[in-house]
Amino acid sequence: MTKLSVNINKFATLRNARGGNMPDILKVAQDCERFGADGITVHPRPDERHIRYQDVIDLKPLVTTEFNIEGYPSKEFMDLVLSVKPHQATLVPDPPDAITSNTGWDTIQHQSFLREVIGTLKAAGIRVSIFLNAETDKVEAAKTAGADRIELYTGPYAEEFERARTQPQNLQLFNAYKDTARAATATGLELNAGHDLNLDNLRFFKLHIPQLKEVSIGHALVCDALYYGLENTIQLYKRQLTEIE
Ligand SMILES: CC(=O)[C@@H](O)[C@H](O)COP(=O)(O)O
Ligand SMILES: NCC(=O)COP(=O)(O)O
Repeated sequence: MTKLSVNINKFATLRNARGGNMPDILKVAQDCERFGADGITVHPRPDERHIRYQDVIDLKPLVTTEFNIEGYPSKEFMDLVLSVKPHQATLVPDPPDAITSNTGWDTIQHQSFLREVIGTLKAAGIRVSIFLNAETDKVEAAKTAGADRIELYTGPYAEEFERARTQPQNLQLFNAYKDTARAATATGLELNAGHDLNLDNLRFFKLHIPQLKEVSIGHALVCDALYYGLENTIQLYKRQLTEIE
């Protein structure tokens, strides 16, 4: 089974626009779970423009499914994650001013840094996933750095899927995703995926990479919820994953 972890960042963007507590992020997370989400993902950024550090602390006792915290492993991020102890931390190489995540780790260049932060998180009993481009040559170094999983950065896949909409089977780039997924599995790494996944491109991805453990989806899912409602939307996404299992 591939889990659907709902990234609730964009609900916090809406809340922050007015400075009050609408929508209530804690209720949103609980409702996502009630509507079928298998996990809750948050990606606090240094400027706290959406999820705030305090939200992460407040969410911890309420999340009953899998709690996944994503972000760059700065000292502040590490302190937060180590105090909250989520089920999973996903490390992303975002600079502080990034608009959104736009690349995976160079696991070879940052090997010693990754080894240190992953070791610290794993010693605290937290599963560690690291954000990776579809590059087979980065997989072995992800494993030697100590990661349990990789999260395939699906932004380029989503772009190519959009371009090749009429003939998705011709997706050239997709071979790199399949190869990277295969290499990860052969190395003993489990597989997550995320970024710009949506109701159009999710099914094809899952169909060809069936060993996916989890997808984390936020931006498109929140946009779809404006039209279809949150409960329907979560069910629509889950159907993309389960109908082909
Ligand atoms: C790692 C990843 O792809 C997501 O966490 C994504 O970056 C969401 O972050 P934003 O909501 O800030 O775009
Ligand atoms: N890890 C990816 C994630 O949490 C959500 O990314 P997006 O769906 O907001 O692009």
